[in-house]
Amino acid sequence: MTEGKRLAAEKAIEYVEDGMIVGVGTGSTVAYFIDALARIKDRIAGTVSSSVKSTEHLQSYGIDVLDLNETGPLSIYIDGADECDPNKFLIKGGGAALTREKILAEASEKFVCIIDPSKRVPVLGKFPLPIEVIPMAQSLVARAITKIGGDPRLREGVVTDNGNAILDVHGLQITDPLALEQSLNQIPGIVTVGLFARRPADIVIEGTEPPKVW
Ligand SMILES: O=C(CO)[C@H](O)[C@H](O)COP(=O)(O)O
Repeated sequence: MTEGKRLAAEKAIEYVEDGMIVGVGTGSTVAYFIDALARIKDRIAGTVSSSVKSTEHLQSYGIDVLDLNETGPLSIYIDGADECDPNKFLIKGGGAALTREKILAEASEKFVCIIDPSKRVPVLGKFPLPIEVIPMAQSLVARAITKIGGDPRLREGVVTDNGNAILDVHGLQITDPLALEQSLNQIPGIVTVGLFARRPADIVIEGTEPPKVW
């Protein structure tokens, strides 16, 4: 699994062109990407980061981390996923960085998703769906999710970079990711749903030997 993450991350470097500002996701697969990016740091114009953790990792290599409000749209965003289906729809948020990750995916022309082969699934939902919620709405949101058949569990001891809580929703068979993302987005108190269907990945790199790109 670890080797799969590294292989996917190394391949993603081929998509980074000279002078680009690179959107950078969060997680252990992205950590390999940051290590690889450090080797070509003088060729890029900087990065925009999706989390405090990735920012610290980037800065440890002396890579510039810029403000999205200053950069405008990004050419490329590189991030991992917890699950990826054949439509390149994703579940993300295992690292609790889903809100900023969704913002960067939306801001980017090309979203390259890097996964080890275990993340590829026919139907999303085996991995519990992360949802970032405003703390005072935790119970309200949990009740709404129970009504649609989900089993929401608070991720204990986790506060997101935005000061919010995470509910991990078990037991959903996500046959229509787009519809579920849209309907969950209507519930007051939900900040971000970890379903990336409205804005899926454009390219998936699966860390096989050699890497599969689809
Ligand atoms: O969405 C994420 C963080 O919020 C990550 O991309 C996802 O959890 C995959 O992580 P890893 O690369 O460690 O398996």
